[in-house]
Amino acid sequence: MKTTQYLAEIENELNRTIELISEDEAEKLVDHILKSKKIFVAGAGRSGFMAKSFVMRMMHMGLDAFVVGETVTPGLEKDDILIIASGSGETKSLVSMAEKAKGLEASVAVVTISPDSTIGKISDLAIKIPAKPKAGADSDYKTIQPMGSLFEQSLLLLFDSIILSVMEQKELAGQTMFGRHANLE
Ligand SMILES: O=C([C@H](O)CO)[C@H](O)[C@H](O)COP(=O)(O)O
Repeated sequence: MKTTQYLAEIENELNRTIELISEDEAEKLVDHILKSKKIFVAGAGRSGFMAKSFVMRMMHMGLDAFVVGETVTPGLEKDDILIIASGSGETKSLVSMAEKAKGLEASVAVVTISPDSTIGKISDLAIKIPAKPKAGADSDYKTIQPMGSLFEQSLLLLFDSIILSVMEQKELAGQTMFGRHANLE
């Protein structure tokens, strides 16, 4: 298969996956973001890269958003939300983080393939991305891509659509956001 044919197949997979994401779940996450004082996002590996992209755009919108684990990230408090990006919902460091956040009485949301996972059960809100798990050979969701790639790509697109919804509610324009972009690049 040619590389551009792979590209077209990835696009098909993304279309099939994204149309199964619940509008209700996505809107609940938008509402939680708007009402939270600070927003913390965590993820491991490639899911963590998508989490960082999401936090960057929230920073551009002027929200108090942080990547968990960075040296300059402050402490989580009661009126804050921790958003975890985890396909499996079982990544050990993220399970501990979710438990700690619940202990601090913060809200916990997870974007995951498995709302029935350990993190899914701890969370106040789970947004399901129906995709093949990174370690599963068999799945109801077919993909030609390795491991959790389909989940991780869908995660980035879901996060970018959440950004658009928050921009709309806050009546923010892209140009205003660019004013907050790093200028020491
Ligand atoms: O980096 C990852 C891997 O390449 C899977 O495609 C995962 O994002 C990482 O292992 C974290 O896993 P999840 O918490 O299950 O997303």
